Amino acid sequence: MSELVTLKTYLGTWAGADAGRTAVAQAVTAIAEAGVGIADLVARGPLEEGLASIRGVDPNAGGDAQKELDVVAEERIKAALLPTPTAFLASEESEELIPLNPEGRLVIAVDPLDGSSNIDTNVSVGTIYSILPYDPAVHTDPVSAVMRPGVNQVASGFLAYGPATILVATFGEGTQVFVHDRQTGEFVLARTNVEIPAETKEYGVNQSNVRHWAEPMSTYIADCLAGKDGPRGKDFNMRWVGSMVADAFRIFTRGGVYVYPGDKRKGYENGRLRLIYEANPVAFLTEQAKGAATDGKTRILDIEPHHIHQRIPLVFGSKAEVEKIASYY
Ligand SMILES: O=P(O)(O)OC[C@H]1O[C@](O)(COP(=O)(O)O)[C@@H](O)[C@@H]1O
Ligand SMILES: [Mg+2]
Ligand SMILES: [Mg+2]
Repeated sequence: MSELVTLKTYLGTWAGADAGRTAVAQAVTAIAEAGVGIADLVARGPLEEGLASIRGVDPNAGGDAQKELDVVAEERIKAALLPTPTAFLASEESEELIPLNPEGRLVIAVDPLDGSSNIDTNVSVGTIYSILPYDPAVHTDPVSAVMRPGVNQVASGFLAYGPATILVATFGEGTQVFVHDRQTGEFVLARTNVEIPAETKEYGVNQSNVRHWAEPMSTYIADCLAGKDGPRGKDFNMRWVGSMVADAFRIFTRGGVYVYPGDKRKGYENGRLRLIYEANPVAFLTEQAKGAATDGKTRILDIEPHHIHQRIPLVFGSKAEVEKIASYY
């Protein structure tokens, strides 16, 4: 059995004596620890009554109804980040940036609870984070530290609260998979420098929206459905969990594509996923794993944001398949 590498060891080696990297390591350690607490809550299922209940009447910044666990998860992450060098937190569940540490040199964007429609169905949910540098001299308006193309991220990752509590993380040197060991309480490195297979025969999409899609997407999906006798010359499988972190982890494990296109429904013109704290972090992880991530045709990490909660059509996963989808546009 090779020497087990814990998240602590991995981060210590990566950060070394570099102050900026040490700040990132502290923030990721804090998020991972908060994630273990959220996983414990989720594991109590109905015993923790009300987690799936709609909290209050105001939808969140993205216009989605807020679930109790959305808000509890944000509170846990905020509390965990307070002692770290994080200046501001942008969260799906808060309209404005949340100020944390005035001396901080990082800004973090977070989807505290991803997969909210699955909270009471015992299906994996998760947390997604994106970390960018913050320099008060440059970012006189702190929002500008977050409102930058995703290529500016220094780290990103997601936790998936499933049968295992998984952390998929990149620090710009490949994408790593850690698993939380309930016996020791440590996150242990389980897969190093993950590579998403370039080709796939599996796609993920919410097919009930097919009548709302623009022609390129409906033609692409129709061609997949046509199977080996159709234009693709191969049969496809379909998987759609309803929690992006769960679909993403499957893709990091065996390849595939995740597709959430813009559609004709009001509010869904730019799809459902948010650029800053869902698409950007997953796009960074995907590219670090030799995959690709676009809005259908444009690289996600190059997209200039115009609003913290803006939605973006999202296609990510196996590189050749993402490129194939772009050829339909
Ligand atoms: O319910 P739909 O329309 O299929 O959308 C499912 C997608 O919406 C999301 O739940 C959006 O994320 P939130 O749950 O954080 O709002 C993704 O995790 C998931 O892939
Ligand atoms: Mg989400
Ligand atoms: Mg969410």
